[in-house]
Amino acid sequence: MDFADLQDRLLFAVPKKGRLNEQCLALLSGADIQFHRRSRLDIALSTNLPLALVFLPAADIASFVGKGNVDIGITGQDMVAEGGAEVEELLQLGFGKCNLSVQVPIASPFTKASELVGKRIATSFETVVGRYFDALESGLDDAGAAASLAGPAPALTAGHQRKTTINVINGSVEAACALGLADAIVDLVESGETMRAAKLHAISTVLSSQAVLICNPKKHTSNPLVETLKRRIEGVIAAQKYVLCNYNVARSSLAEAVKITPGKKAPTLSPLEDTEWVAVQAMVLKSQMADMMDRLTAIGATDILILAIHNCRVV
Ligand SMILES: Nc1ncnc2c1ncn2[C@@H]1O[C@H](COP(=O)(O)OP(=O)(O)OP(=O)(O)O)[C@@H](O)[C@H]1O
Ligand SMILES: O=P(O)(O)OC[C@H]1O[C@H](OP(=O)(O)OP(=O)(O)O)[C@H](O)[C@@H]1O
Ligand SMILES: [Mg+2]
Repeated sequence: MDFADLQDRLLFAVPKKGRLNEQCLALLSGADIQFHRRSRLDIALSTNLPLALVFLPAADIASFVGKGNVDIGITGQDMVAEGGAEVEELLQLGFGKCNLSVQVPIASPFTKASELVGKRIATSFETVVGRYFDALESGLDDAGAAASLAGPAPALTAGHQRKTTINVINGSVEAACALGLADAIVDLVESGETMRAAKLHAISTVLSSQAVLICNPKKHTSNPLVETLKRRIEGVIAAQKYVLCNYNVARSSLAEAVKITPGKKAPTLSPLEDTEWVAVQAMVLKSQMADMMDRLTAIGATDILILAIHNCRVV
């Protein structure tokens, strides 16, 4: 493969390994983005769409998209914040959910991040944590410092010398306090297992993150394939979230049934041979499926069927 093969193709970056890789590949498959990746190659041409997949470390994707080296990509919101690149967030993908948290040894006296000003912090998130502690040093409380990260990086007050020491570590950050390298760490927490195993506890949340589809702002308007991909991926995500519910209910209970399964716009009703009864079909959230079936049963609905949705386009 050479440069000419990539001409006229949209470049789509996906994490080459790690936490987000598997779910990204499942999304690509669900969106019918077909490709053949040759062994050891980090670029794969799609065989059915004018795009090329570029497999990159999750940490590099936001800055590559921001600079325009690739056009769109999937990475974590934490990486977007850390990369500091100007990218457009097209879609939240609902996986890779975690918090970037300030953690201290369970036995330590600290209860708020603001008490750590002037202390030593270990993290892999140099930029975000630097901005967070600058905000704390400017007098904001923990929540205010976290909220300040949502906006653009403020110009530092002239002469501001950060009092807090930020030690940048690229892995096993959770060991830093036990090793005497830091008074606190700022690292990702999902289940909390890593934190608890290291005898740490979280005292503040710097930011919450999930995987996102991001785009170079110029490419969104200039290439219609971006919008197509966004819709396809949106459809795959919605299909994972919803199921299709079918049941029969007496017409006398229909109003109650419709309250239980209102559907996206409205449920579809089909007449039955027995005119006292009607068949109902509606999309429902998978997470509410069991409760909804209990409630339908309680009002006398019968033949309740739940069907998986493989793909969909809904608004
Ligand atoms: N425990 C977790 N639970 C959920 N999402 C996570 C978790 N850890 C990381 N992530 C998300 O996945 C992204 C990539 O993390 P990942 O661990 O794959 O990369 P990395 O730490 O840079 O590399 P590696 O762990 O392979 O050295 C993170 O930026 C974050 O958005
Ligand atoms: O709350 P938990 O469910 O335990 O998840 C949090 C851990 O997950 C990530 O580590 P990862 O496994 O990616 O290893 P890494 O430290 O090498 O990045 C993160 O850096 C935390 O250490
Ligand atoms: Mg990791």
